[in-house]
Amino acid sequence: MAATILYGKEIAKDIREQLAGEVEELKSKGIVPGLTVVLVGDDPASHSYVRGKARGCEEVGIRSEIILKEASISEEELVAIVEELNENPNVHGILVQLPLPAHISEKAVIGAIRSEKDVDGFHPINVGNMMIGYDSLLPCTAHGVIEMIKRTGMPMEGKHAVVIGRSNIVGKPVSYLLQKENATVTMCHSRTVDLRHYTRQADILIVAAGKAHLIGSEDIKPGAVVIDVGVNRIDSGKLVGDVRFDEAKEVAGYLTPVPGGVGPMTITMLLKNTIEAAKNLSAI
Ligand SMILES: Nc1nc(=O)c2c([nH]1)NC[C@@H]1CN(c3ccc(C(=O)N[C@@H](CCC(=O)O)C(=O)O)cc3)C=[N+]21
Repeated sequence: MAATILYGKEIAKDIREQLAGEVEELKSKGIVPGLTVVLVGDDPASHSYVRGKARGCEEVGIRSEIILKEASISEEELVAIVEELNENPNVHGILVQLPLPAHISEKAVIGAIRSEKDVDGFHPINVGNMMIGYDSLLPCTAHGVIEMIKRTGMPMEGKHAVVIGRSNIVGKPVSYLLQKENATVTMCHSRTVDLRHYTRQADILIVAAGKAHLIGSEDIKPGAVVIDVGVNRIDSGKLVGDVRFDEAKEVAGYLTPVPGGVGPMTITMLLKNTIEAAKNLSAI
């Protein structure tokens, strides 16, 4: 049986239509949700992602602004930009695109963002609130992954979810959100011995290792929900995931493609967070 393909792009379109309605409503109350993205350096992939974010904003009616800075900017200057945005009442969301140049501390910059405007959900206050299970701005990719699993209609409760990758932006947050949905969660990573031993037990497999073609049909439990978070640009210039799609689709029950899977959901959750931040900051 071939897998049902979860087209994030289509799910995202659905959600974005709903978000556009919410923006309309806010505008009628005189609130125009605004996102500012700060992009340091000239990495082409980062520029491409940031363009995607700006397009998403335009689609739902969010005002967006991109601040471009050279890679030579100092940490102090970057923190000063963030602090200015913290005070700007027209800016509800602040996103500093990662990675930052090596001489700038991510901790210092992310920590400088006012937590109510941290639409990435990367500020320690938001991470802590999420971990406890309190309301918080959720990390966009992890939230997008959960929304995609919900769309399968399969309850997560009691299911064995295996997460490959322990990053702060995907692996760790997705493990908390899966636990919140009452899944049993196993974490695997680059030092895991006999990865396949774990992945073959997974009812839900989240692959966020950043290694092209890591997972194939032999690694997947028949019928599993397989979410591919990988974004790898291979030599041909093609974008591929961490899962060998053509193989996996013969075994999995549900499978996300790359591109057109998790990526568009990530941006959609960013738009959702920006609207939420605008509401919270305006006390609506
Ligand atoms: N502070 C911060 N927040 C982020 O959320 C963040 C970041 N830094 N740094 C880089 C990663 C990566 N990321 C992606 C978002 C969307 C797509 C996406 O929409 N991809 C399209 C294809 C895009 C293409 O073709 O290049 C897709 O999968 O269909 C990809 C990657 C957000 N990130």
